[in-house]
Amino acid sequence: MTQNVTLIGFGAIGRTLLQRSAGQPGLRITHVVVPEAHAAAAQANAAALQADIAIVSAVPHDTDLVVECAGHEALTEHVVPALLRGTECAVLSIGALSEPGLPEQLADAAAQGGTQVHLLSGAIGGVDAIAAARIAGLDAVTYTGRKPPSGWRGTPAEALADLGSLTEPTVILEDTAREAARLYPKNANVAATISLAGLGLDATRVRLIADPTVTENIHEIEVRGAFGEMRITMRGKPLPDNPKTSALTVLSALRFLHNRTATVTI
Ligand SMILES: NC(=O)C1=CN([C@@H]2O[C@H](COP(=O)(O)OP(=O)(O)OC[C@H]3O[C@@H](n4cnc5c(N)ncnc54)[C@H](OP(=O)(O)O)[C@@H]3O)[C@@H](O)[C@H]2O)C=CC1
Ligand SMILES: O=C([O-])CC(=O)C(=O)O
Repeated sequence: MTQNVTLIGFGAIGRTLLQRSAGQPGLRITHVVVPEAHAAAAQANAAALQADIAIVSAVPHDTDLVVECAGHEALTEHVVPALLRGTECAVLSIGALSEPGLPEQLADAAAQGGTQVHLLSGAIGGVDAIAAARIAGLDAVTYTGRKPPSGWRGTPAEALADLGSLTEPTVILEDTAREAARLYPKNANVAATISLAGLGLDATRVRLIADPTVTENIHEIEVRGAFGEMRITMRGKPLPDNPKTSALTVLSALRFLHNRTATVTI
């Protein structure tokens, strides 16, 4: 039976996900949740993509699965109520879990609804290895996020550096994953993901760098523990519509959707 999927958010990720999931067997994106003020623009975008979807302001009660790709606020506004009703949800705005109490609220809502909330791996790889390694104990997890100056526009980095005239890599934050996710909600979701898989938001060290010498979003992860050591560098190409967001983020959601109906999952 075909599963009906609702997207929350119709920005760079939502639009690309809608396009790339077309024709996927067993699944159909039927609804997209946008703020009321965006409804007309979203209708126009859907028409331009020739997509047969309904633009709505809340998750419909009869949807089978929700994929959030909107922003931190969407978790309290839409994901928690959907979970409470028993609708399974997958989330990309994982930095939202840096808000004290929200992880517990999500877990309680999923338990009450008898369902699950999935934290997607998004722009990075290695989340599976970190979460597995944690079982035997971790000693240190560090994350460095490096993006071109355009990826830091509209963030507190603008008050720290003249992004338009940077000539060398400039550290804009050196702190915990919790602080990174709070200050950079559109740039530090992977910092939150790594920390939630590993040592937690307060014990994971994060460095964020505006780097005029790079064109990709570069994520470096280092993990040490009883299992051994792990080092990963991701050089993610940004989505054309949003330099903050790596294209792999969309692919991680597609993988999740594919695994929902595949007979062999990987
Ligand atoms: N886990 C990961 O690796 C990554 C996670 N992300 C997360 O995904 C989010 C979306 O990324 P992207 O598509 O590139 O961003 P965009 O800014 O291109 O699109 C997000 C869209 O969602 C809208 N929106 C904001 N709040 C809500 C809400 N409560 N309900 C419905 N729609 C809402 C935004 O509206 P408006 O413009 O008015 O705010 C915007 O149109 C990011 O904000 C980030 O939280 C992104 C990259 C990587
Ligand atoms: O897409 C990326 O490269 C990472 C990102 O924005 C985030 O962590 O929020």
